[in-house]
Amino acid sequence: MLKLERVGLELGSNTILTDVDLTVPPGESVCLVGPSGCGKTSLLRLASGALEASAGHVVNGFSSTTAVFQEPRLLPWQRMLDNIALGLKARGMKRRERLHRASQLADQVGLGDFHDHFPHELSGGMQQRVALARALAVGADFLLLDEPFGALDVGLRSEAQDLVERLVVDQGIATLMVTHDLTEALRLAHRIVVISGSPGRVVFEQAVTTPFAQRSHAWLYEEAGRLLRQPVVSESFLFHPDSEVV
Ligand SMILES: Nc1ncnc2c1ncn2[C@@H]1O[C@H](COP(=O)(O)OP(=O)(O)OP(=O)(O)O)[C@@H](O)[C@H]1O
Repeated sequence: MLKLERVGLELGSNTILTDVDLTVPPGESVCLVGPSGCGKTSLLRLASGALEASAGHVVNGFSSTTAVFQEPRLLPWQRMLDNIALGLKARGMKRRERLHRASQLADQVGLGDFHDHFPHELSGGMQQRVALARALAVGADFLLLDEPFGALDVGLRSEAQDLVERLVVDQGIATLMVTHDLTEALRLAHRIVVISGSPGRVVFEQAVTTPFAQRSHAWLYEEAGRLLRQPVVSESFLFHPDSEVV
């Protein structure tokens, strides 16, 4: 479980976050939404341990936390399978064993036919799936996702969302994901948390109880509209030029 209690963050002379309470239990998918600059990425960095809280407590009790970013950050000179196996190499696993594990994961993310491709020979969506497989290779039970599909076009984005849904639903991997897209959050979250203000704080939180299989496009847009009728949510999105919903 990840637990943030009354967390504040100061960077230089800026107060970025204040009084943030947030919990991600095992197996739960939490989506963070909110306007640009409100501190969502900083919150992920607190969760990963890359930043230290200036106030309050951050306790990450997951056994293995890994992060996937908007750009897949693959090594361009390594083939697909070696990119997936990167973390296993760092852990000292023998080449044959790690390539075997990487090929299982490549199958799992639908890239079984692309073992020897270099990143530039893969589409953006495929590269993002390699990044997810690389995160899974190290046995992560907690994934931090920072707008992982922001750079993908609609079709690839939907494919990548399917994959995350499978990781959450079938494998019970807990996720904390930043997205600007309320419909994406509604599709993938057990709980949506809206961060807003300067310094950023949690202004709204809602469980999403509809089963994943029943979250149709019509449902997503209806729910997004319903959420946006809450003033605190619409205010958070009004200032965001990239929002696909407003
Ligand atoms: N190292 C730093 N020193 C000082 N201020 C910083 C530092 N890193 C980030 N900030 C500031 O912290 C604030 C929050 O940044 P952060 O990237 O966490 O926001 P965000 O909500 O993820 O934004 P976006 O949605 O645009 O990615 C911003 O105003 C940013 O300028």
